[in-house]
Amino acid sequence: MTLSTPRPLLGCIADDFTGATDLANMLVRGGMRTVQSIGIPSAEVAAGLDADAVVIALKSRTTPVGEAVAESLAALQWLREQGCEQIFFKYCSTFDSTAAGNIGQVSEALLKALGSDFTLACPAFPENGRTIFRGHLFVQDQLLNESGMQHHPLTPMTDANLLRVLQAQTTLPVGLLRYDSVARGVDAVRAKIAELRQKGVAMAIADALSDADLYTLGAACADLPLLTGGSGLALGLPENFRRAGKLRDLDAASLPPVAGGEVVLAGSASAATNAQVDAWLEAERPALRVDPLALAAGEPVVAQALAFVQAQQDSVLIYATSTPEQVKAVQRQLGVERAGALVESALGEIARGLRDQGVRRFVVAGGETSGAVVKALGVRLLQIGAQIDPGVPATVSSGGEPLALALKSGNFGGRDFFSKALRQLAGGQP
Ligand SMILES: Nc1ncnc2c1ncn2[C@@H]1O[C@H](COP(=O)(O)OP(=O)(O)OP(=O)(O)O)[C@@H](O)[C@H]1O
Ligand SMILES: O=C(O)[C@@H](O)C(=O)CO
Repeated sequence: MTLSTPRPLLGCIADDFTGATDLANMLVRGGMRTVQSIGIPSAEVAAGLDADAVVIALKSRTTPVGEAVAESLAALQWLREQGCEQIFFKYCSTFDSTAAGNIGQVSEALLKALGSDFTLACPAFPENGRTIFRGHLFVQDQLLNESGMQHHPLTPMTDANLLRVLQAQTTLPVGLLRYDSVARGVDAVRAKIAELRQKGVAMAIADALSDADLYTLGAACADLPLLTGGSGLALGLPENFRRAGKLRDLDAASLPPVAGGEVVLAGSASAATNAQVDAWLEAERPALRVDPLALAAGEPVVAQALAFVQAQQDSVLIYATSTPEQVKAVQRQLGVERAGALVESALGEIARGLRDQGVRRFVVAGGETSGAVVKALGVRLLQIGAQIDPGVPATVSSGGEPLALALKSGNFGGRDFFSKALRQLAGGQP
């Protein structure tokens, strides 16, 4: 069936940049043509939209609650004006939030604005090891609060009981959609939701151990105006629209080819990114380390990086990635914020300089880093393509000269991710 209207069906609000890309990847996998907008799209961008799903990437994970709520409500209004039938609020699969919020408050504000009395909260992402049982979040084999996330610099997660964490962030009653119901299928989930609603529960943490559970939840929630969670909860949503005859028959993942030079920029210091940098160095491919102390001393690090890339035959990795101990040592000297800002701004400037030198394909590691690079490149809208690794798709920018970008959350991607992503952005198979 071919439908002519490109009106978006699903409107999504993501609380960070690479989280938005992760969700968009899931929707494209399900056959929905998806674009990601950096902030609320301009009227010009809105006029040219051709998408089944729109993901608006905000930076509301760690901003003050009031700001996060206001930005999310503005995004909601824009999505409703485009005619979206269902809204998805995407947050991290490790439920990243500060002691103050913002997952609960934003969910509550969205529910009220939509005139709805119930939503699910489900950060499960089994493909990346995040599962929920009896309301407790596991990362691989560890409870959330023993997984390393208890040491996160901005959003330390010290409690794996999501009912407690969420209830501390909202005045609305929080309940549990237990695994017993999820395992019994769509009808059992619907019946349980009706029961929870009757008891006055407004947000239910949903247990989920596998993709099959997430498909069940997705199918059972086709009629809810708002869903909240990680990208996993979106697995089953495209099928709801397909079943209703609303999805167009097209290759949702097709992207235009992008010719030009290529580079990898890594500003994440996560364990996964450290392993990916090690793999690149072990393969003896050209790489240059950006030293935050050299940046602080005013050394011409950006110019050196641009000259280094120009002198190489092979593709280059520019990285600030260091071990947690090295990062802490730098942060002690410069302060956490200044160290991060120096590195982000340098990688952004390097990206812009490389674009002027003919680089058109960028692999970027780290959420904050991706935000800084995309901003420096002036990118406002991304068309989402095929998955490279779970949670990370290839993308191409819309408006202006097209750039191919792979934007990786710090913790995502296999050890060979950088080479794999470069191959896929160049039009090859991953
Ligand atoms: N060597 C370093 N010393 C100090 N700070 C660094 C260093 N390398 C990177 N940083 C900073 O650490 C932060 C890493 O955040 P970023 O969001 O990019 O990665 P991440 O936290 O691993 O990814 P995600 O948010 O997707 O999980 C950035 O602000 C970056 O500039
Ligand atoms: O859900 C996840 O884990 C990611 O999309 C993310 O949001 C990381 O910051």
